[in-house]
Amino acid sequence: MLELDIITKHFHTKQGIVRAVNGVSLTVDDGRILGLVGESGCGKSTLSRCIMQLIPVTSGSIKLNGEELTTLSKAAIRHRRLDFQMVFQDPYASLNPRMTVFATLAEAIKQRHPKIDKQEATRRVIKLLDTVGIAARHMQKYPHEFSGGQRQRIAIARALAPEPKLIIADEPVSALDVSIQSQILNLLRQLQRDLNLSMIFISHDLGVVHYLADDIAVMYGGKLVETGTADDVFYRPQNDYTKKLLNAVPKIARK
Ligand SMILES: Nc1ncnc2c1ncn2[C@@H]1O[C@H](COP(=O)(O)OP(=O)(O)OP(=O)(O)O)[C@@H](O)[C@H]1O
Repeated sequence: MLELDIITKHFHTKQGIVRAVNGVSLTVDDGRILGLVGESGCGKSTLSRCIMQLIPVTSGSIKLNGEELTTLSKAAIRHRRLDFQMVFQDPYASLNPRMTVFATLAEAIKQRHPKIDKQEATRRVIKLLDTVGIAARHMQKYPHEFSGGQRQRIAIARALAPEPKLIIADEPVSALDVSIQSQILNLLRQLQRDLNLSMIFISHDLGVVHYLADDIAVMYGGKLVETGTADDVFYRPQNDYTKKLLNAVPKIARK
């Protein structure tokens, strides 16, 4: 379980202090998907970079299964980072264009199991590809030989390979065709059920977030303005900003 307690992240710039994240507290329980929603610049990426231990928090506490992460040594942080994996909007961000799918996934598996032999690595690569719906016969291909949706499936397999405790998916479907979007959302939902995965799903689109998430946190100006179950936030929003976001959701998605 991930617990954030009053996280702040301030950047000191020539123009003054930017309070990118300003007192955010939230919990992601095991096997649940938290949708983090808000418009560009509200602090979603900064918050996820803090959770990933890519940048230090200014203040606050981040605990994974009760262990405080903000005070770990650099060496410990490197190891802990395996517990958090990201899926990005553009799969090229996580896929090396010069590496085959097999090499990409085997390398990610080795991060967790450095001594694994080739036979066992191959077995695990085939299993990962099966999990995300890619045929094993494609494993010697390169990322450019796949469609956008297939690439995102491979990026999801790449994120699963080090056996993370939590996946942060940052706008993972917003660059895909609408027809492909629902396939990837259904895959994420299925993985969450089959693997009991915990996930933070970041999006500016409250409709997409409601489709996938168990709980929703709405962020505005570095703060959380509303949190609750997906249905409560979607059908019974309390905050004016959430209501404004909802007005941007096509009526058809709201039933
Ligand atoms: N390294 C940095 N130095 C200074 N300011 C920063 C830095 N990183 C982010 N910010 C500022 O912090 C605020 C939050 O940015 P952030 O990228 O977290 O928002 P976001 O909600 O993820 O936006 P987007 O959806 O466009 O990625 C913005 O005002 C941004 O300009």
